Amino acid sequence: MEHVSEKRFPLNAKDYKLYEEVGEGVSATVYRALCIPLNVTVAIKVLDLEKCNNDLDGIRREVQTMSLIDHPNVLQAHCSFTTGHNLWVVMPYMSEGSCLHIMKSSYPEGFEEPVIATLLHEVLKALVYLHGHGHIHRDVKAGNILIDSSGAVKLADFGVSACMFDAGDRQRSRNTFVGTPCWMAPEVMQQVHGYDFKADIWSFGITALELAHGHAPFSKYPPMKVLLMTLQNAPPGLDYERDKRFTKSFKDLVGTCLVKDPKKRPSSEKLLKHQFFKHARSAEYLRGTILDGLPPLGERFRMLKAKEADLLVQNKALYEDKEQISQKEYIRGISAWNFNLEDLKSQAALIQDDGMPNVEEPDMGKKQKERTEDVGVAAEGLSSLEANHSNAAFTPDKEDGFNNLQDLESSLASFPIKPLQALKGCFDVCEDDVNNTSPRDLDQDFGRDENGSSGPSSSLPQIVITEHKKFWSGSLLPDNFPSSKKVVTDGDRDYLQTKYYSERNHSGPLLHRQKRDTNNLSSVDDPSEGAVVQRKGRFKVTSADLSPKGPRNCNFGPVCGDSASPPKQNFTSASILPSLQCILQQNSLQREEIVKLIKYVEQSCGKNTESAEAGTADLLQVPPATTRERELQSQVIQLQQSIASLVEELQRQKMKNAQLEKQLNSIANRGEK
Ligand SMILES: Nc1ncnc2c1ncn2[C@@H]1O[C@H](COP(=O)(O)OP(=O)(O)OP(=O)(O)O)[C@@H](O)[C@H]1O
Repeated sequence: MEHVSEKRFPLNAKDYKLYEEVGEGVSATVYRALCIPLNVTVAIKVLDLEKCNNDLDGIRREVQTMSLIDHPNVLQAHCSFTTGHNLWVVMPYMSEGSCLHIMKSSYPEGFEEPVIATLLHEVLKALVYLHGHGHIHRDVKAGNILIDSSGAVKLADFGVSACMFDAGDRQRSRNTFVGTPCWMAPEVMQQVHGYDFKADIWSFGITALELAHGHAPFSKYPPMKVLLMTLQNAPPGLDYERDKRFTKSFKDLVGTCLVKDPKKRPSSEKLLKHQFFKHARSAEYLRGTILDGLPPLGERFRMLKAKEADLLVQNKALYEDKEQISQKEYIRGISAWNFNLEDLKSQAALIQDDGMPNVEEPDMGKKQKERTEDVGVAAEGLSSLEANHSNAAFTPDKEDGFNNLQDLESSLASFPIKPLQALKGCFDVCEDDVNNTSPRDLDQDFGRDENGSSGPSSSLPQIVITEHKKFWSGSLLPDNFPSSKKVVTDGDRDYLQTKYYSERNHSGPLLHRQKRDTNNLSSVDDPSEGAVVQRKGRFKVTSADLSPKGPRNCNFGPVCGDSASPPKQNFTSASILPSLQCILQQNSLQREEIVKLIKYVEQSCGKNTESAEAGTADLLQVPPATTRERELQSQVIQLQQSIASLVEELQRQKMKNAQLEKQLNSIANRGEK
């Protein structure tokens, strides 16, 4: 597999000298390097093939495709080759690094508008070129906008990464589900009708927000929440009040791109004519503004890594109880066009959603309006979602615009699993998103392209659907591991509950939420647990507890509820009886245990037999409830009787002994005389 550019870059690792690390993605590490024979500084992206699909033919094809790409705004690889189990992609060295790195080190609040216009203009030219040649980039984000020392801007990461991780391994390459699909278009998330190059336009809009604020919208949230926010909420945008520093044309541009219906998004070509790009300036301008005084890339990268490590430690301490969700992933952003639904569900099942402040979307009225008005692909998915809520008095969370975890499953129900696996992903590091923007003004004219697609139909991707694999990135506990924590949801809150899992099903807590119906409490809970037959405060008794096999599933698990307001169900004798039986069964077992304990204490402490007997007798006065208890009770009685006869025998022997001693004494006395 190789692509040799005009400069004939060598295809042997020994011809390159690797210097410092200048970047790190999910799938690769990027080094500054020297091409020794040509004496040219390059960047080498090292990808571990063992963590990839190993579809070398696919990679070869993709690299060949890359070799045909020739545009000043698209970063073209010099060559690529394998060495050991690594793929090396040799690229021009973009000495100023990515826009994301520049923002992280020097512009945490984002860039000024002329800078943004200049950057986006260059990126858009790259997209026009790619779309015109039938390619979808699929990974547009600030982390992939690279700048060199002259201020030239290039869109990177087209090709190799995408093809290498198409089947879904990318996100797991570090043994965890990672990141947040912040840049992902709703239709990509849903995969109902596929997607096309308009998905890049959505990512472009998100990138515009990223450059404006220093981070992508929702980047602090876990993937599941981002998915739901993207699907259910109005698209994020620049707020006309809060983002006063930006012009109307910038807000228009963002609004134009971030329309849920891909057909209503403009093509890249059309977007290029947007008046916002009249503000775009030259490479020189970038050099004199954002690049001026920046420390060398390697140094910046080291500092960022150290900062990230610090954040990770802090977050770990803060969220220790969130099991194995890597908090690193909370502060990462990912365009991740590649999802494993099971991963998402297992992650989501561990999310405690309280206290997550809203970002981007404070106005629910607008959100609902947008949701119903924007009837694109995303809305189609949502219709089923909302249908699920039609009986459930759907009341969106004031903060997030969705009803937290109980909505997750219904939302995911509209996600076909396999196509989601066919997409690719990538990472960025983002910081806290609190104090963010609010939705764009929906009354604005965003210059939507009502004519829909004008791009090449050949750009539609061949979605590779691979066999659905199960990966468990959540809990690493083995099957049937006792005391694993489970989230039980009731209302808007989740509680971690200790439960003996008979089956390792991380998505379990979510599955039953789909069937939620607040008018019928018996349908609220996991069918595997049985219907809830009783609630008392935060506790519930389910009919599964009443299994003839005994109280294995007997579960007085905490549920959330307003203890002040009684449950709205009519108890029937049929529903109360099983729960009483369950309590009785539990009671019997407890009695058995107590009897055993008394005996144990009796033996080990040499406790007064009488008092023990009295205690046991007291216990035995209680009528036995089960056959087993009766058996045990009769055993205890038998034991007591044998103890009593032994005691009697002992006393008899003692008396005999005393008499014999007496006789011996008298004989001895007589002998003395
Ligand atoms: N040619 C290059 N010159 C200089 N720095 C680069 C070059 N290519 C990549 N980098 C730096 O390395 C980082 C990681 O790049 P890479 O493409 O592996 O990851 P990514 O796109 O950010 O993430 P992912 O692997 O998830 O796609 C980039 O964000 C960038 O800062």
